[in-house]
Amino acid sequence: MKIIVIGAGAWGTALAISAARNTRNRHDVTLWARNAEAASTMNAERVNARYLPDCSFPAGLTVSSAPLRDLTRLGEGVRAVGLVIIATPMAALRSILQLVADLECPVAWLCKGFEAPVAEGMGLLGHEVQHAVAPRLLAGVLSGPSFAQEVATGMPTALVAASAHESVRRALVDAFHSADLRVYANDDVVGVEVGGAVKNVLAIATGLCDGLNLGLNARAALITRGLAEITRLGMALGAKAETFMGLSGLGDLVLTATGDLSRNRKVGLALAQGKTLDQAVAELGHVAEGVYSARTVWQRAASLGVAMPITQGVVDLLDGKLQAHQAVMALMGRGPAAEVY
Ligand SMILES: NC(=O)C1=CN([C@@H]2O[C@H](COP(=O)(O)OP(=O)(O)OC[C@H]3O[C@@H](n4cnc5c(N)ncnc54)[C@H](O)[C@@H]3O)[C@@H](O)[C@H]2O)C=CC1
Ligand SMILES: O=C(CO)COP(=O)(O)O
Repeated sequence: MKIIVIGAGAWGTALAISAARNTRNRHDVTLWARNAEAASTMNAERVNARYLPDCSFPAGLTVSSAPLRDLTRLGEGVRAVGLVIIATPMAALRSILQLVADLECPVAWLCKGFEAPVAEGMGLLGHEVQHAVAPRLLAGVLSGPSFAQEVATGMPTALVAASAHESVRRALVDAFHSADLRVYANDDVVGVEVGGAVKNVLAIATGLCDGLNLGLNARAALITRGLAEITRLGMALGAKAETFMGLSGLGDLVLTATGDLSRNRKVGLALAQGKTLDQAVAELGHVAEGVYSARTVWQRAASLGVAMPITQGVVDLLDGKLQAHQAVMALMGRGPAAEVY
């Protein structure tokens, strides 16, 4: 299959490497970088030195920086292109979807977040953005617990490919299912997207909790009640409850909340050390989607009458309305409640 991966950050590069290395199905992979100099350096050095310095490129992976408008031209040869992957941060999803809106091959994104609100509206999930700007696309999303570094080095990983279209789920499985990467199919796009977006906010909370040395009990409580928040919001948006017991729910929440490779968790740890949000984000050098999605998650929950007290605490902290210890007191100071989802 010919696969085009748009966005040469950590995750796009890792999946491009993984697909090009796949011995179950042979692929011809183009990794698209917007910076021409970076693309030519990567091609020459056969490594993405900025984002994945220890993972050399296999044969079958080429880096391109052809002008973005050429993507539509690639679309004319649609029979040759089997799958397009959008591997940018959520903030760029809309503009890339507009460019690929006429493609006939499956298009899937990897972004985990809500788009920042436009004007007076509320921020959207990826599939909502796609419905607005590229409604005819055969679209899907690839998600699940997966640190880029581990996938790039071939460590065992399981992902979920979600789409309403069977052909998109199959293309994603054909592209990425391999000896070290299992790809499960799921038709609950809403659930998979909510799980991937909200776990980032909760990983900021657990990073903060661990940075403040609040203990393992507190971390387990945050993860469990965080999963309840994800499930409540997801179901209010039309997801299936069982999706949240799966890879993009429980799986990704546990990974991101506890794994020190998580950028969102690192933001929480940095805030616990007394750093400002700007300092924490600047030190990362990568996107931490929870920082940009937290307010929208809370707004959407509020508009649906869904209680999300942990998310609310993270928002108040990011907005500078509460100090870390005040956010903890606000959570622990609430009255008794039944254990419901
Ligand atoms: N890194 C990881 O382990 C995983 C990341 N993700 C998600 O994947 C998305 C991307 O994350 P990373 O690759 O880790 O981010 P990153 O911060 O490592 O890289 C982002 C890349 O996107 C590029 N980019 C930004 N705007 C662009 C545009 N308009 N056109 C083309 N390229 C653009 C940047 O130049 C950069 O190369 C995020 O939504 C993240 O939550 C999902 C699973 C795992
Ligand atoms: O989505 C991820 C793991 O599944 C990566 O999480 P971070 O963006 O917090 O690093």
